[in-house]
Amino acid sequence: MPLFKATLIKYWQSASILPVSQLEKIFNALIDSFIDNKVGIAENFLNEALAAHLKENLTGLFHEKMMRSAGTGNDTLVVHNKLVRSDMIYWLDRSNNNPYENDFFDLMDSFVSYLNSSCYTGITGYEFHYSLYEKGSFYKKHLDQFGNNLSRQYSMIMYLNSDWQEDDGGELRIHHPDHLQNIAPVNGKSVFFKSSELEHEVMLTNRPRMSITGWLKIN
Ligand SMILES: O=C(O)CCC(=O)C(=O)O
Ligand SMILES: [Fe+2]
Repeated sequence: MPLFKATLIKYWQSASILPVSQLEKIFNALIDSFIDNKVGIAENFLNEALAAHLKENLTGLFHEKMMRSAGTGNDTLVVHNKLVRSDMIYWLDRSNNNPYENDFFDLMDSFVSYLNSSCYTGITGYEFHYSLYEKGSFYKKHLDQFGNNLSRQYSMIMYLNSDWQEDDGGELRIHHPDHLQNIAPVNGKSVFFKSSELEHEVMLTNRPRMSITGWLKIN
């Protein structure tokens, strides 16, 4: 059995959520829209149950004061600059032994296997953090790949916000060479783009805005 099928089935069994063909459909939606538009979008990449549990994790971390204000730059040069970004983050890790976080990682393992086998992307790792943008927060225009660290290949964001309204703001704004694209941070939606290519920003949000943000990497 090809590796990606095996991991797809593992996710299906562990999360008891979607049959393999459904999962492939969602992965294909993300990859096909990425190929067509440079920005992949898949609605319901996270199913409602998983999104709700991850959101519960995030709000729990916030109330336990575990979330830290995010920096800009890489590990050796972290500049905490509230004028650039004002979100708070917490890194996901299998060693946290959280069942829903592990379901999320199983899903990402399936996606990476599928991406590597269908697009020869050669991804060897990833990193993801929870993000909370409190009311009034934003992240100014930036690129996700740092000058001295080329390991981040693809940026990927999953949103955890039910009932997002236009007035809530907080869109992800992608700066294409010839136009702007605004994407609402709607529950379960995933966005996927090349980290070195597309500048983007998070517009000021009028209500708490939650997500999981990460990068698929090569070493
Ligand atoms: O949350 C988003 O929509 C984008 C976040 C982002 O650009 C980042 O964390 O680098
Ligand atoms: Fe970014």
